[in-house]
Amino acid sequence: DVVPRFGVSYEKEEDMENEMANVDRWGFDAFKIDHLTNHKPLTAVTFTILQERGLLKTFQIPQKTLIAYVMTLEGNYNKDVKYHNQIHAADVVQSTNYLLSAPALENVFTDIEILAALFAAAIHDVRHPGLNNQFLIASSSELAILYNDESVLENHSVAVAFKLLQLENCSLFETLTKKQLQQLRRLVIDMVLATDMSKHMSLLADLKTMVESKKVAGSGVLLLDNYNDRMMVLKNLVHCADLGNPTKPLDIYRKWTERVMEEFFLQGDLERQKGMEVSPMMDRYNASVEKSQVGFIDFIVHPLWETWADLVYPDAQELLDNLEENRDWYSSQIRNSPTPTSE
Ligand SMILES: COc1ccc(-c2ccn(C[C@@H](O)CN3CCOCC3)n2)cc1OC1CCCC1
Repeated sequence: DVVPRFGVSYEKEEDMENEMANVDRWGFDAFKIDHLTNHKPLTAVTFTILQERGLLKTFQIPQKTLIAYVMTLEGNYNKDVKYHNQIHAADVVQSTNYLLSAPALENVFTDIEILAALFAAAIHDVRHPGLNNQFLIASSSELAILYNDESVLENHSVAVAFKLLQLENCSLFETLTKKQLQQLRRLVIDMVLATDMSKHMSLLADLKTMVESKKVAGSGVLLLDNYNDRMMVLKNLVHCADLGNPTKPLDIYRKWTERVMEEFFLQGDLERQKGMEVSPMMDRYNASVEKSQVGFIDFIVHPLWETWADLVYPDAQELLDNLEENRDWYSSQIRNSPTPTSE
């Protein structure tokens, strides 16, 4: 039976084709696809990218099994959560795919590693409650008890995603060999757990070490000759995609900022209600959205992306330029303190 071109049904054929034509570009607008597909951007993006990469053929995955699985996965993202929802997941899949396509990484990763990275991106925030690990731990939530306060949400997302594979007609990986599935599962667990911000500094330190000792083949392609190096680059790649908002075109970045602040403020409201200490940047009565973004970029996003850009030089230059321009824009928006200009 024939499946729809992008895996999901949509009204406006032309608009959908125009927007999905950008699926391989950094300016891709996941918000538009969310609107055009009636909140199924993750299915549309994942189906289109796996199809385009020929991964369904390579692993003999039936189209309808992929659609059934990703639709179910997407249904397990919480549409009422403003940031950590199906649109963010679609954005991270699309960004992961773009980063995997860097010329410096051409023919570096195997099909199973690519499939694992895209799958990890698709599942990485599933069932996110719109509350962070610190809150779940501080409130002794069921999840924190279950995962002993260790990467609580990250562990939960992986467990939920692999549980969904057991559902009727959702056995996405049944055509993989036992060995392939073991390898994929190991890769996916490691990549999703590495999206935990508490691992950020050590992950970045490893990436910096790699860049300093970077081995490049004559063709300019990265030489990753052992499993640990390949794993470390893949973890950083998905982590970069997850923290990619500030490197996007400003209008798209600003929409993500709006959503993450809405989600953070709701957590702050809950903390205030419960008599807990209100987390930094989550107090709607004491927040500077612009200052927070400048700090986020200066301390987290820019150090990471600058290192990534070194690794794949010059493939991420435009993204790094966007980031620096966006940082200056937010800095200029900080009330009562103009940016000291270098000129
Ligand atoms: C556009 O702005 C942001 C965009 C993204 C983020 C952000 C924070 C953590 N992450 C990554 C986790 O969500 C990783 N998840 C956790 C749950 O488990 C799975 C993996 N992302 C924060 C942003 O702004 C904050 C508000 C002011 C400064 C910081």
